[in-house]
Amino acid sequence: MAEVTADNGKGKVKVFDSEEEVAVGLAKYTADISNKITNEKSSFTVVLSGGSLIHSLRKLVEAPYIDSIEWGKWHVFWVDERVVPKDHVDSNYKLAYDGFLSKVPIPPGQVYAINDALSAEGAADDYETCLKHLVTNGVLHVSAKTGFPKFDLMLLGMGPDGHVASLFPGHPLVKENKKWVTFIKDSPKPPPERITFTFPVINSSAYIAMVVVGAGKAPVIEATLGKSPNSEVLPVGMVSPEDEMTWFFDKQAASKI
Ligand SMILES: O=C(O)[C@H](O)[C@@H](O)[C@H](O)[C@H](O)COP(=O)(O)O
Repeated sequence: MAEVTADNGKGKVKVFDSEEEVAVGLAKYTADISNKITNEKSSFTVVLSGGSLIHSLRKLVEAPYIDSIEWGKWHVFWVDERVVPKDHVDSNYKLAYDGFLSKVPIPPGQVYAINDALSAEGAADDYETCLKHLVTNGVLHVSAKTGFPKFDLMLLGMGPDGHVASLFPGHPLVKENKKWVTFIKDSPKPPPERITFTFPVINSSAYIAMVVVGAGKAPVIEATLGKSPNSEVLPVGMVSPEDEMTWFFDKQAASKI
């Protein structure tokens, strides 16, 4: 496997020959962090995005990880969710359930889906309240540095415009600095109504893996990590977790850096 790892000051950068190799590397990375955290604590809090990331998690449900990971300690969250019913084709919950969660023995009570009976605003408030309960009962910890929840691991993707979660370039939500979870009704990527974690929550997490594949995303990666980064900082360029950032690229996505 041709994997090149470098540190460019914005985190570890792993470049693989193909998306298939990215999936292999991502499974090993996720399993290693899971083992580290589950050896130390009774819960491992993992945040998923939607999009192509879920397909890239496919190796995690295979040997050896399916048997070696302590799935019973996993607690699963979404960095963003579309305000649609959970069985809707646009639902990030459905995407993750069909491609990942239905294949691993995580207790269903530890999978925190959006309340799909509520409005966007109501669902965002409800999700934030759920997170606060989990802080109270010790499943989720709070960052000593920021006071925002500190998730153990976020597995994220990036859109071709440089958005992460439902935080889009130039949108005022990018600057939200009080709420943990907020909502958007004019998302440029359909569907328009979504809820999303805010940057203070994203950046309070311990580990973040940013998984980016395909030539279509190379210009944004160049603008963010290249030798002369753009002066306009895109949302993806604002991602900066407390402990460790790791970028996973295939050759195409990394072709301009
Ligand atoms: O729209 C969503 O629901 C997302 O959670 C979003 O943030 C996603 O991760 C990126 O858009 C990348 O998606 P792709 O990898 O499919 O481009």
